[in-house]
Amino acid sequence: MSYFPMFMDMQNLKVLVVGGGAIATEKLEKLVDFTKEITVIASEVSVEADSLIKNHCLTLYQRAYRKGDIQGFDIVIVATDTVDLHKAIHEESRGSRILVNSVDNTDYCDFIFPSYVKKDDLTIAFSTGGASPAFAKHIRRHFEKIIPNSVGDFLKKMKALRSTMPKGKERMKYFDELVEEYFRKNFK
Ligand SMILES: C[C@@]1(CC(=O)O)C2=NC(=C\c3[nH]c(c(CCC(=O)O)c3CC(=O)O)Cc3[nH]c(c(CC(=O)O)c3CCC(=O)O)/C=C3\N/C(=C\2)[C@@H](CCC(=O)O)[C@]3(C)CC(=O)O)/[C@H]1CCC(=O)O
Ligand SMILES: NC(=O)c1ccc[n+]([C@@H]2O[C@H](COP(=O)([O-])OP(=O)(O)OC[C@H]3O[C@@H](n4cnc5c(N)ncnc54)[C@H](O)[C@@H]3O)[C@@H](O)[C@H]2O)c1
Repeated sequence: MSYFPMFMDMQNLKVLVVGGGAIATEKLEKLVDFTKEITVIASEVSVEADSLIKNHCLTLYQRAYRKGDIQGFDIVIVATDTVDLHKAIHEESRGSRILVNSVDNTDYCDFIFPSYVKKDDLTIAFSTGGASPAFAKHIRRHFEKIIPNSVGDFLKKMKALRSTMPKGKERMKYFDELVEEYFRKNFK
């Protein structure tokens, strides 16, 4: 089965990132926009990972992963170069509600990271289900170029209208017309 695309409120979720190298840094760069409840356990921490950890006041344990470390976390991202650890942590998490992402092997993933464009309230996420992360990156770049900068202001306006106008068929029709007009003017 394929992955269900879901937008999740992560603010109160506790996230553990195992590993402090290049890929852990890429994952951390994204995660810090969605929750500050992030702990990193890594034998070695790169300069880039270390500055992210410091700048965002994340918790760091500089040591190797120990069995049991995943307890108390909601989400665990395994981003190490120790291949066996990905399988071991995934197995350890079974029977719990902890969701695991392994950057090394989709067999050990409950969820995978999408590539995404985020402009204010608009988020467009892309995934190939692991078939080609490079493709996900390039289609993200393509969309980044075609999304107008005005989209944030337009969505703000729509949000305000939604909170002031009474719900119903008339409102639905009006909103559809406004969005259609926005598309006519801003997309080719
Ligand atoms: C989208 C993105 C988001 C992010 O990382 O946040 C992301 N990978 C990105 C880039 C990227 N990753 C890789 C390359 C090299 C080219 C290539 O292999 O295609 C490039 C391109 C580059 O860096 O230029 C190598 C790679 N990736 C994975 C493996 C292991 C494996 O395949 O088993 C290997 C082999 C490692 C090796 O060979 O040693 C696995 C995963 N990578 C995923 C996400 C998940 C599936 C996403 C999907 O397809 O839907 C998944 C399954 C798990 C996960 O990471 O959650 C981010 C783009 C961000 C952006 O720029 O927008
Ligand atoms: N998902 C992706 O997008 C993607 C892209 C490229 C590579 N990868 C894969 O990601 C993995 C990591 O790559 P990298 O470039 O970040 O490697 P790296 O060498 O830069 O970093 C590895 C990190 O894991 C830590 N580590 C290793 N064993 C540990 C343990 N037992 N406990 C705690 N920390 C431990 C190291 O100290 C280091 O911080 C590779 O296996 C690679 O195949 C994934």
